[in-house]
Amino acid sequence: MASYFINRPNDFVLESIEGAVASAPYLRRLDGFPEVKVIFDGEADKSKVAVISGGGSGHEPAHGGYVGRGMLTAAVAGDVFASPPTEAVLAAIRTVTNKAGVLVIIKNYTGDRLNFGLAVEQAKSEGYKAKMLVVGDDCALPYSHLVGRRGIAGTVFVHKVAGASAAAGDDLATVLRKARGTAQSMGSMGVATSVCTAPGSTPADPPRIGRGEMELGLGIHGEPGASKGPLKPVDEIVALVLHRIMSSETDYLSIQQGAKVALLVNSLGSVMPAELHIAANAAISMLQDTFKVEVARVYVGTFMTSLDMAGFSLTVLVLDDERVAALDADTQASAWPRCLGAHVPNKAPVPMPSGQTDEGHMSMPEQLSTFGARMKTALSSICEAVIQAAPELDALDAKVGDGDCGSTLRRGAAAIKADMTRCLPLNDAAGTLKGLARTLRVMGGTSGVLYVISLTAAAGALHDSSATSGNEGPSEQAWADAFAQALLALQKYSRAQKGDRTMLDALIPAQQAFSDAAHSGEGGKKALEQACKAAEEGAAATKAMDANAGRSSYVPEEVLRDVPDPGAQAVCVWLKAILSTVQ
Ligand SMILES: Nc1ncnc2c1ncn2[C@@H]1O[C@H](COP(=O)(O)OP(=O)(O)OP(=O)(O)O)[C@@H](O)[C@H]1O
Repeated sequence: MASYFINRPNDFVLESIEGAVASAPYLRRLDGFPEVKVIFDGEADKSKVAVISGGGSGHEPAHGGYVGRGMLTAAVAGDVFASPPTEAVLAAIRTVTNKAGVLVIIKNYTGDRLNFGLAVEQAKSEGYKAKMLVVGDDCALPYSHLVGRRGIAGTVFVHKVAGASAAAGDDLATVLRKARGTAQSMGSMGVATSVCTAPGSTPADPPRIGRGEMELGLGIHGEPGASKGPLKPVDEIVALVLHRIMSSETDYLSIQQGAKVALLVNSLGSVMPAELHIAANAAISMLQDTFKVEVARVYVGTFMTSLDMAGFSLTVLVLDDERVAALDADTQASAWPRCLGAHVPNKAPVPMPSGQTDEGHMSMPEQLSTFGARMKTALSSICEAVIQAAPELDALDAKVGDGDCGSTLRRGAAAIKADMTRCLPLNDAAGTLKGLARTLRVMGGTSGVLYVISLTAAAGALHDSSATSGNEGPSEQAWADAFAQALLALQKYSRAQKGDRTMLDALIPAQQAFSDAAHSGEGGKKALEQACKAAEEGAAATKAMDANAGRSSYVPEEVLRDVPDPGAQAVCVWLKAILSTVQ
């Protein structure tokens, strides 16, 4: 069965309507469950034309989310993907229709055409002034004169324009004219990587859309799409969809270069906001650069879904001044975005540091000293080792944290590789550490900032010691002192101690071993060997530790058991990489 947060499949629609109505003070529902499922605006202005929409459930926030001043006066819900019965539609019409009349907007599906159509005819015979508008905006399928185009997400634009017109006091004929003009000036198409599953049903096995596949041109009821193929990058998908919508051959959308359009990027259920924004970005560029139209309004979000379908649809609406005003008009409806959707130049320069800072200019030396060459070799070795170890570190972090420790470090390594040939003053030890701290600011994450803090402190310590930029570089003792200062800063800011299951459990014993060997005159290589050994023992010991810091502290003890801390493991990686370069 589909894994949904529900009680019983049969109560899916009713309980969700109850919750929706409870979330806005002006919303009411007709007391007719289970046959009559109608949400209406209990505070609607009775002098205005009423606007009603509806259809099967499973498309939330459509249609109840659009009820409110400035959009729909009522929404009639059927069961999941099933048209509501005529009686329910009629009940809605009788509830909200006054002298000014009612416009009933539906999407083009047989069941809706019949049930809503019959209700409108019945209402007329009861003396109501009623009109019906059928919306068909889907550009995926060739036009059929018998059934017409399917209605999908663009219908929300029609709700908005009709609702704004009614709220402005237009008569029924005018509301219908504006709504019909909108319906005839838009095209939509969807794409998905999964099919939706009705509550209480079992997903098909194998699924209709397999891993790495996509379907183009789906409806909003899980019906198969117009074509299926391998999943492509979103730029290519958007290009396919827009070419279909804007095609001059099919003439779905009558549009000229230079026209103003609104773009709607709609989640079909379970697509992340970030994915929708990537699609929006691609669609805006393509509409402007390829189709030479002005994207004047952009709406990105969840407007009309198909239960949990992992897909999105694009709608392009040709704008005129009347439509822009209607889209911009105020509405109470909870599912219409609060921001205007206006698309304007939107980049601002990153502010530069003001006044006195220590952000001095750094540059590569023209010629490397002995020390500079060793520094370059060591840094290259660290970068390669970290990049190679990143997947393994991510895998460890996935068990005990959020799975990005290796990726975070790899980002740092890539930045160092770039700066090594650009601006690191490699002959100067303190300058290089300071430069590395600056470079690693791009890393982000907890470990990123901790390395920046440590390197800054170490650079300060080396700067204070002599011979930071001599041909041979600092002595082992000076490095040992810098290492100690780095750890003090790290502990001060991270608040972690030895035994808390962090990178410190590798760093503290490593620093101790390095310092002991360096101060007893055993030489740099020996000191590094001792440091590596101590770090590895320290990292291994974290397998048995409870976590008191970082994300692991929220993970149950039994999950942590036998998994080393990824940050501590990473310390071993870069320490060994340095050792491998020391003669
Ligand atoms: N308070 C802390 N003190 C010292 N080290 C820490 C602390 N918190 C986390 N760490 C180290 O950081 C490592 C994880 O690094 P990572 O950059 O992935 O951090 P994160 O907590 O997942 O943060 P983000 O999600 O922001 O990246 C841990 O394995 C641990 O060694």
